[in-house]
Amino acid sequence: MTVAPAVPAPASEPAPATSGLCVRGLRVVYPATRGAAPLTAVDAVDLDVPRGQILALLGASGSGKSSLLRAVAGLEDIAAGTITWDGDDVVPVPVHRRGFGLMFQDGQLFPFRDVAGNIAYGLAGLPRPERARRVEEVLDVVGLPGYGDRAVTTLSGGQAQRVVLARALAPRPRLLLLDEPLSALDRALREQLATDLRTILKTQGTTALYVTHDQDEAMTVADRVGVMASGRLLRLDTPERLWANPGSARVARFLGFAPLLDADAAAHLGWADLLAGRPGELLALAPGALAVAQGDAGNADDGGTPGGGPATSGPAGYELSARARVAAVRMRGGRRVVEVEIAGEPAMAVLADGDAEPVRAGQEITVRLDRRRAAVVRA
Ligand SMILES: Nc1ncnc2c1ncn2[C@@H]1O[C@H](COP(=O)(O)OP(=O)(O)OP(=O)(O)O)[C@@H](O)[C@H]1O
Repeated sequence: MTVAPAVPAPASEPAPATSGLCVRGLRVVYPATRGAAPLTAVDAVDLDVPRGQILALLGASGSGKSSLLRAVAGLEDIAAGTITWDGDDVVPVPVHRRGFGLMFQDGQLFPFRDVAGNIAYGLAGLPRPERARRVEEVLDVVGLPGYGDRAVTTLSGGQAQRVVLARALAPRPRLLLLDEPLSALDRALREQLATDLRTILKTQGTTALYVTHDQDEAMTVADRVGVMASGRLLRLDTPERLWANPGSARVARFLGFAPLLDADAAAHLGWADLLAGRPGELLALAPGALAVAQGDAGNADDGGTPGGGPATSGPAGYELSARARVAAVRMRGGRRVVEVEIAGEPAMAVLADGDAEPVRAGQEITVRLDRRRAAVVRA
């Protein structure tokens, strides 16, 4: 088992896609207002969403995700770049002729129409019987069979967003654009709906661009995730590859890797070989990379030599050990998590199952590292 070196992480697409959505060199600039300079919200972004794929754009508030999505929809003018579908330029095509569906955080159903009336809204061109059949069909797809006659004001938040999804899917858009579609819902509902959304989009073969600031949601829903900051696409890859190789310190920090250790800190812990002296690189520890060594809990200063074979053993996969000081002990998801200080940096270490005696703040303990959850990233 080795830690992969920080390979140049793909932040953009290599060759233009031949099918589906292809965005190249996209820039969105908001004009100067009241003395403020013009603002570049999207800067030189390349991305593809091949047919049938779901791509999520993930980033902090203000990183430019919505501006990018709105530019693809045709709701924002672009300052530079190209947007094509199956190779055809869509930039001159008006919003309603692009064949793209939209779903927003607050779907804004028409309160004076029932569920069926809301869904049928986008199907005006179809004959009445066909429209009714399609409404039934998409209600089935979103898990609300027979809800057509319900007044939308009687729906729960989760049901309402399912109706919004049904309405967006009904005209069979060639691309579905979703902007924070679940963020108005509470956490449990969001998790359930994220899983359902993926199943629905995949079984329908829907091509989708999905904007969210929630990394769990992005990784649950999407085939590939693009991480944005300051208008730029920093990294674009499958969830698995993003976790294995965040590429840069910025992406690693955004994903929750901590700490990021430089060569001196890694050497101090006896983990110098993991960085192999590569200049300008850091060792980034993913959540769950550290575990409290078994037998060490409640038993201070009794084992562990930096980098070597300690007196205690860790759970399978956790091979390398180091000494750490306990800062605090917390409960998370029904398990005890230990906040430690390692090489002067804060980090979290999980307690192995069966460690009955909790450690205490201030204690010196041995932590073990699962090197599969450590990545080398550019500083
Ligand atoms: N209509 C506008 N006019 C001027 N500036 C804007 C406009 N819309 C967005 N911006 C600015 O552009 C930048 C990117 O905003 P955008 O909404 O695209 O980010 P975001 O990542 O989607 O954020 P959020 O998650 O908060 O919606 C921000 O600095 C924002 O203030």
